Amino acid sequence: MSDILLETNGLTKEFMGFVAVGDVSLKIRRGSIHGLIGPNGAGKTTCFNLLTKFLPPTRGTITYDGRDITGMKPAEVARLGLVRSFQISAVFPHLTVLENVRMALQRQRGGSFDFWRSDSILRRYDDRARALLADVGLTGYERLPAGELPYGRKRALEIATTLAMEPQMMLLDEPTAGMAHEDVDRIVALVKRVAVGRTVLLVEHNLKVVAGLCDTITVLTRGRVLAEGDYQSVARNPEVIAAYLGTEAHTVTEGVPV
Ligand SMILES: Nc1ncnc2c1ncn2[C@@H]1O[C@H](COP(=O)(O)OP(=O)(O)OP(=O)(O)O)[C@@H](O)[C@H]1O
Repeated sequence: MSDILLETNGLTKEFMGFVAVGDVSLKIRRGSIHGLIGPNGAGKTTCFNLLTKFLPPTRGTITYDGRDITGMKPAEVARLGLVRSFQISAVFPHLTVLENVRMALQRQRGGSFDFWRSDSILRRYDDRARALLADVGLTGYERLPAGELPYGRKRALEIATTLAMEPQMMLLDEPTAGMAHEDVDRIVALVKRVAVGRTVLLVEHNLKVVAGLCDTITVLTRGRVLAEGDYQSVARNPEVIAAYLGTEAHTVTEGVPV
């Protein structure tokens, strides 16, 4: 079994000739937490959408667990265990927190739509749903309509519904975006917890969030890989500092130890 779970070779996405992602070759180790970071417009979201199969690449290949997935659809790669947060299970605001996770479990186990209405069948998933909610720190919120959850807790619920898919690898798109400071710390701790026994790729804007979380960080700028390594090495890389300073000075002063 290869040490590399997800690999891209020469991955490129052009929009009408504009290179949003150019010749990106990534190797993501099994069991690692890998961060994909970069300043505004670096190509992070485009790269994420290529990896999760929401966008077809212009050129290049993506290999997952030894299999070429370049031409596959999002649902196909999800079945292989490569799951994007919110890919399959959006949060339904009018359903309770528990019902949301139950539905995600029901879908994962291949339950037919006809059975969704049957309370007795859905209740079989209760124990597992409660365990997943405990994993993401949502015990006590089970009966609340998901729409009434505070923002940070909603992201935790989305992670619970993603876990219901039993992913081998999770792809998380800016899990802390728009959060208050205390929520950021909670989500960072949560990602660390759910990453045990899994592989995680995380797209992030801020170096500070990936600092204590990621084993390896790839820095993108203008669609290209600028640097790669652990936090200490990328944060001290003069080219990385210059790329961040060029766009957002506050990010670098928060994120880079000087
Ligand atoms: N559908 C599209 N059509 C044309 N250009 C696009 C499209 N999607 C992205 N781009 C361009 O590609 C570049 C990379 O965008 P992308 O959203 O991937 O960057 P990002 O690193 O995620 O930025 P941010 O941190 O601001 O979200 C940007 O210049 C963007 O304008």
